[in-house]
Amino acid sequence: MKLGLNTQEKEAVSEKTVDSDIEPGEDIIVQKEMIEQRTPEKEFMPPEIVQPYSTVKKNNNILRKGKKKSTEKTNTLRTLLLYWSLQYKKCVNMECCSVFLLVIAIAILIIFKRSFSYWKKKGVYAPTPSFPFGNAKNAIMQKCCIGIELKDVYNHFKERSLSFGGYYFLTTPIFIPVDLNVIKKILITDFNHFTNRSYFSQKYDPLSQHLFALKGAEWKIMRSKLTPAFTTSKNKMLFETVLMCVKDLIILLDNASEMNEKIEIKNLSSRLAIDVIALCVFGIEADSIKNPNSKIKKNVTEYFHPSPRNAFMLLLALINPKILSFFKIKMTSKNVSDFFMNLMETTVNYRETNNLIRKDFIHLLLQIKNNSKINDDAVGGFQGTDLAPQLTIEEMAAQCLVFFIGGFETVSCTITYCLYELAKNTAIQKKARAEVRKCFVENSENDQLTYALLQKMCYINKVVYETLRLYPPAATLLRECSKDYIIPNTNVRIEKGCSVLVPTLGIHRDPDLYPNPDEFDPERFSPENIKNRHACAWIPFGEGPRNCIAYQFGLMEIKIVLATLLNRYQFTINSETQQPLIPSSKTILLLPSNKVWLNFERL
Ligand code: HEM
Repeated sequence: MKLGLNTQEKEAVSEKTVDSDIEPGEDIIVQKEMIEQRTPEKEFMPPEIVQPYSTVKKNNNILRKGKKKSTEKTNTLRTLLLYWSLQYKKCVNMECCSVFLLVIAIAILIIFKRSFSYWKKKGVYAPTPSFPFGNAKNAIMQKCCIGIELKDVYNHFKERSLSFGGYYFLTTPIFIPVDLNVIKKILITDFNHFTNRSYFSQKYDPLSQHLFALKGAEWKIMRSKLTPAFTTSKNKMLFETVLMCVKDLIILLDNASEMNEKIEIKNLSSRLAIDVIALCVFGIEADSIKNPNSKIKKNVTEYFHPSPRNAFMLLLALINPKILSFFKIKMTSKNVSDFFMNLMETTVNYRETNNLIRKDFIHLLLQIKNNSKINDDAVGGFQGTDLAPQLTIEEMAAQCLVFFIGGFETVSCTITYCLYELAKNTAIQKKARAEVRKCFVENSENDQLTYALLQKMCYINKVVYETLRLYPPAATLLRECSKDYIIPNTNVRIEKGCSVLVPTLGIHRDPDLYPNPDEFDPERFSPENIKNRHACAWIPFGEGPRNCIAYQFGLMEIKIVLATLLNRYQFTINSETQQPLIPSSKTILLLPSNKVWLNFERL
């Protein structure tokens, strides 16, 4: 059916159309100019807006498809009336909308203004926040890693001779202690006020229910169940397992040295860390040193190298997890979650069916699950009593995931920075090698590294401690106030629920604690120097009852790699490494953003 064509057609058609019904599927053509000429409100939206049914624009005409049998009189006047009424309604709606948006904007401004006065009302100094990021613009916009950001805040407070100060992450107020005595109170002495971390943990996301995130009594129970898995004797048990992974590393480096090839150590050490954790936790050979694209590496990397959106989620999970819980957002993607759950189910079923005993964490978790006694010297069985299981499969999977979270990038980034600093400071490298070789000569019959031998390498210890001072992978510690707390000798009350961030990197680079703080000097960790420093002046593994549960295991792993490499190779910085190393602004941990190329020469 056509409307408004040429005059003759129009007359012919109008007679026919005025009283006729529109058949389903019949095309209606309305000439655009015709409506525009007759429309007084030309300045309004173009007439195509009149769309009672689906409308298709073709050349200069509007095609409308009749969808149902209509008795509507489709004359031009009605079309114009309809057009006018729609525009009017739209106008009114727009006005309403504008008022509504204005009210919302004013409400948001009031909320932000009130939130940003939180610290002032408490008499606590805070740097001036800006809308909408608070003080965390650089961290949220991923211009700077949160650890570096807080180091600047630490310096800012110290310049003002403050013991602590306030900070805003968006509208969330955060308490930042600077004085080491206040930090000691929070982490150790008054720990019962700061038992939790303000980290995301929700029942609807079972893999988020891990030791790092659990709160209150749930954390306490889980920590006491897992502690027996991290004793010195368990470390001894895992020593050989770590050594097995290092053997693959040696094969690769021997080849590179022979071929005069440079090695990107950041990538290589993360592959090593994955192999170690996979073997020590799940008892599976990830083989990512041999195969950089192994399945387990893919899943772990997916968890740790998220998109900018996911990196922001991780920041929220750390600092403002309530937002994630409110929108019921899961921290673990479905792929990663399915992968870990399947891995756990298959491993547990296989071991229980075949009564398989292995020297790894899953074995210890199976013992805990089945109420079997954890023997301190040997691995022991896991067929326990008839009591109810102490751990569900989901809980076991969550704990294994946190061993990956805790033990992957922390270890690999410490190895990277340590080898980089040794390559840069050749005298220190020489001294470290001399100690390793001396220990081998004096104590080992077959050039084999043993647990006892490792304990004798004191200088290596100092080198690792200094690396962790200069580059603490977790550059910030997290706590949440679990019951109101008054800072001693002040009137300042930290309220229940308030987040606390301890600026580890700021402390570690404080010239009052470490003169020439940017210099790599292992002698800072001589027994005398340690004795003269505050207990909280070195906290790369945290401090107090909620410190890193696996710090001895982490240290052992790093020292095994270091002693092995020092004994076998001399390493230098390849000219392709861009110096100085810049920490990545896209991650929560203090990871180098540059590639770190080293040359390894076989000795
Ligand atoms: C260089 C190596 C490592 C560093 C620097 C490191 C650092 C840390 C830090 C700073 C914390 C928080 C402590 C606090 O808030 O006071 C932590 C907690 C934790 N780490 Fe480590 N870590 C390392 C290796 C490992 C390894 C190898 C594992 C597991 C196999 C692990 C598992 C954990 C767990 C489960 C927690 C949570 C403890 C709890 O909340 O009770 N870490 N780690």
